[in-house]
Amino acid sequence: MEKIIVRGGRQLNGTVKAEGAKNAVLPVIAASIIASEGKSVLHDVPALADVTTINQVIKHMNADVHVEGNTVTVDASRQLETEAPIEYVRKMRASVLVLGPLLARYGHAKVAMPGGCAIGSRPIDQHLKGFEAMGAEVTVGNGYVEAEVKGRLQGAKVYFDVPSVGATENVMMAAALAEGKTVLENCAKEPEIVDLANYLNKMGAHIVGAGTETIRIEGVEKLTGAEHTIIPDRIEVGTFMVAAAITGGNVLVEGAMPEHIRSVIAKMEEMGVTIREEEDGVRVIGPDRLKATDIKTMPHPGFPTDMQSQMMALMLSAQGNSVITETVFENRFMHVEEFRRMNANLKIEGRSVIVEGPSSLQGAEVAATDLRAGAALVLAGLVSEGYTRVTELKHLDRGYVNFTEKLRALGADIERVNEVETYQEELEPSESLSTL
Ligand SMILES: CC(=O)N[C@H]1[C@@H](OP(=O)(O)OP(=O)(O)OC[C@H]2O[C@@H](n3ccc(=O)[nH]c3=O)[C@H](O)[C@@H]2O)O[C@H](CO)[C@@H](O)[C@@H]1O
Ligand SMILES: C=C(OP(=O)(O)O)C(=O)O
Repeated sequence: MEKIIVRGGRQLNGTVKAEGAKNAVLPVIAASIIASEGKSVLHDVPALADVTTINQVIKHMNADVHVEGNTVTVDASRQLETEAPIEYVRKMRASVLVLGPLLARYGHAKVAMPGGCAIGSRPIDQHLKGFEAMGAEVTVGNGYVEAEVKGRLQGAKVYFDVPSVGATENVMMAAALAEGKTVLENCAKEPEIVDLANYLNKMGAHIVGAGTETIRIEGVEKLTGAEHTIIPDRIEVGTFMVAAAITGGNVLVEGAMPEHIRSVIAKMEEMGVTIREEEDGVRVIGPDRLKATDIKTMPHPGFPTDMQSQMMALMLSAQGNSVITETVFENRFMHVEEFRRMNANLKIEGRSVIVEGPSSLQGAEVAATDLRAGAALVLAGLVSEGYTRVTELKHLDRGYVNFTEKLRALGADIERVNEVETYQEELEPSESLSTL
């Protein structure tokens, strides 16, 4: 079984470079199939498992995809299939983002219905509500969602009940090729939505207002491939910021865009971390003693849920009690049980966790319950006594490129190994591993 083994006690120093953002590149690659002419050339594409999955999805549909280093070229000008089967959607929920582009271009799309996952039930009703408002007929059955429209989608006014990132992206892509004007209200405002709108506009779309709660789209008849560079990954950036802060180190996260992570910067500063915005990134200098603070996850520009578990690791090293309230996903505290195995003092109270700091963390065998939890357990391992072994790395690989190597280059005592199970482990599987 593959594991990351980390031994605590090293301070991290040096420079680490941010990759392109997972949550920007997935919708951009999904959007690339909307182009009926020309190629898209995408730069700074991170070599993630999720990128391989979305590439497989569009290849399965007959798009031509070439990967060379961090550049991906997509030619979707051939006739495409309009179905994405369960094997891809099961691996990665973001596969549903092909619905909007296919429906707009072909008037038909069929995608396996994504189920819930480790962090919550994650419905797609707001995506479907948007397509229906534009004239599509949507049916859900036999594990699939199918959307169809006779002729073109029609521009419409859509009010999202919740500011969903995926729904805003899916409906915005569909509206780009609809007939007439679409106004989307109560949109999500994440930087990745702005990146997607910029790419679509380069393809010939007319979208204004992305990054605010109202997006206006004037539909066009055709979109063509375009060249685009993916924005840096603000969650990977935040993860390395915590790595520097938790070890009392001094790390420059190169390529970080501070305007994308204001809430993370503000909270870390409250905890006593020094953060300097430099020309080529963000420098993080950890204090001798971290102070406790409280966070509440919210849609952007609020504190990102994707940084919640990493902040929990940081708070475990702070002086005093901190409170984390999760408002975005109803079940994103699976990592609490794993942290407890490392001697962390954590109490769940409804949608909040009380983090009692400082906990004297001890190395243990723990399992990544989702991709951010995997990173957070490694972060806790950086300051734990002895060895921490993190398993279930398939989650981590969805969202982090060379995580172990990058931490080691900063001075961490860490390696990734394929460890043969011992007889003892086979006889007595740990509680967390046996329940996965
Ligand atoms: C690939 C990608 O970009 N993933 C990100 C995206 O996921 P994703 O786009 O799936 O997340 P959403 O913004 O849609 O979800 C936010 C909330 O809205 C709810 N909801 C969503 C859609 C819907 O139709 N109905 C509904 O009720 C969800 O259950 C959740 O409670 O945003 C999340 C919230 O910032 C991040 O954690 C994910 O990393
Ligand atoms: C929850 C996440 O991603 P996804 O929506 O792709 O599962 C994440 O990136 O933390």
